[in-house]
Amino acid sequence: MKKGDIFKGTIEKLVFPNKGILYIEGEPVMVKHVLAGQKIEAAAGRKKKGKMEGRLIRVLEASPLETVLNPCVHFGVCGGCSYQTIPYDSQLAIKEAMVRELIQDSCPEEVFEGIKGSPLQEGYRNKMEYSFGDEVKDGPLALGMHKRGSFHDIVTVRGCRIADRDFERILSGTLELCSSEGLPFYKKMKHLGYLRHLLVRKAWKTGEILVALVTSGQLEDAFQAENREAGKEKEEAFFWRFSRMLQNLHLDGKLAGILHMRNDSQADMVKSDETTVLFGQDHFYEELLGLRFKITPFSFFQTNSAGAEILYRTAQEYVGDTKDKLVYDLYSGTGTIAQVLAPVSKKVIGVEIVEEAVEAAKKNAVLNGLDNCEFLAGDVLKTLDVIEEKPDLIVLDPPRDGIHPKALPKITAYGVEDIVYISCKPTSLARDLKVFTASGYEVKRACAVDMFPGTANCETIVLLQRVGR
Ligand SMILES: C[S@@+](CC[C@H](N)C(=O)[O-])C[C@H]1O[C@@H](n2cnc3c(N)ncnc32)[C@H](O)[C@@H]1O
Repeated sequence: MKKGDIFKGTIEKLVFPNKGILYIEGEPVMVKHVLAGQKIEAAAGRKKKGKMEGRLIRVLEASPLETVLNPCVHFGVCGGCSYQTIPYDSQLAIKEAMVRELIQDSCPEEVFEGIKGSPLQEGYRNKMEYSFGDEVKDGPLALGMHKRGSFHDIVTVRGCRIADRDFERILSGTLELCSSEGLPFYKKMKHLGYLRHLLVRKAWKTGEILVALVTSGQLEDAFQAENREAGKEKEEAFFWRFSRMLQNLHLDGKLAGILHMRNDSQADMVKSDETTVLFGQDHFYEELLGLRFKITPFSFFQTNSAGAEILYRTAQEYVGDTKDKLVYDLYSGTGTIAQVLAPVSKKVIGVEIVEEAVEAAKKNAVLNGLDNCEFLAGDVLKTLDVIEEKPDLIVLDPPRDGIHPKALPKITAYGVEDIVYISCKPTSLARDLKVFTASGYEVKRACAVDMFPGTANCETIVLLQRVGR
């Protein structure tokens, strides 16, 4: 088969996170955005790592697993979810099998404890980053998610199943206001335009909501003003209307803060060069496992709060008795795991690269009456060299790429008896586990926790113990 050839076949197996394999003349072909059992038509692409890649043209026949007939209206168009046509039990079975297979070289079959489901299967997301754009070139303003496989096109995700219901009200109100004011969206390739992102976060327990509208600083064009001063005046008036609009929405939750963030960097990510608080404050509070957490706009917090309680309870169980132990919480975010463990530990030291999150973690510890937590800002790779107190136990919760290869030997060199590794990407986990097992550790317990129903992702927790301890 050569590039461009059209072929048909049945997807035999899924590969994490969203590829399927089918066999054409005995040769495996990988195709994105498919499900096991689907009959598809695809076009042959080029070979990657010795495997032929195919581009999905269309699904000819649904998979026998696809028995949900009323998925989200944006399913298949929006790049967010890929499992919505599959009942939840089967979604869990698929994820469990994928994780089990990915880590099987390091995790014996009998040690893997299966998957725990999310308490909420819809409306579970407590954070959304919506992008401004258009659905088709020069179409009306859109606000939502990137279309599947598209760098430019945006689909306005009214009716999104996985976001909290208040998010839709905020999204619709913002889109209507920005459209009626004729504000242009920011075109990343040309670095032109104004509206960039809408960030919405909401606490599951307290109901507090934080909204941030992110724009460029290109005021004159956006507000058709003669000069920057005039543009600034019009911008202020616009943000007054924006803030009023949000305060007049009938939300189930309660607005904790409305922010305007200015971002003039060319990188297509939600960030702020300058933040103005338009209403309330620049943070909100969430409660998990009886503890209270201050969350700032960019600090990491698990996106499924109800699922996070299950994740952290499982971590607690794997960690075991920590009464006389000094615990390292590496990649600590706002210090959630550290604070869950602190009441039953001698001391916990958290290390986190985002300073804003470290500051929030310190405040959270005070808020929760914990005086045996210390939080250090810095890269785990470098910070491990400067911490004087050595750990008795280590908890790891790295970002999707896993642990830096040069940080791994520093972690294993402590020789602690137990390490608990929480991972949001099983392929990175599988890679890192091989290093741990080659360095004298063995997997004693492991399970997956589904924090992302409707999508192909899930968390995995592993308890590693030093061999012959
Ligand atoms: C998956 S989150 C875990 C956060 C926290 N444990 C929790 O459950 O909320 C990963 C965290 O690692 C941080 N991070 C990423 N790279 C890092 C590095 N090289 N050193 C320290 N922290 C890092 C991120 O900012 C993020 O807060």
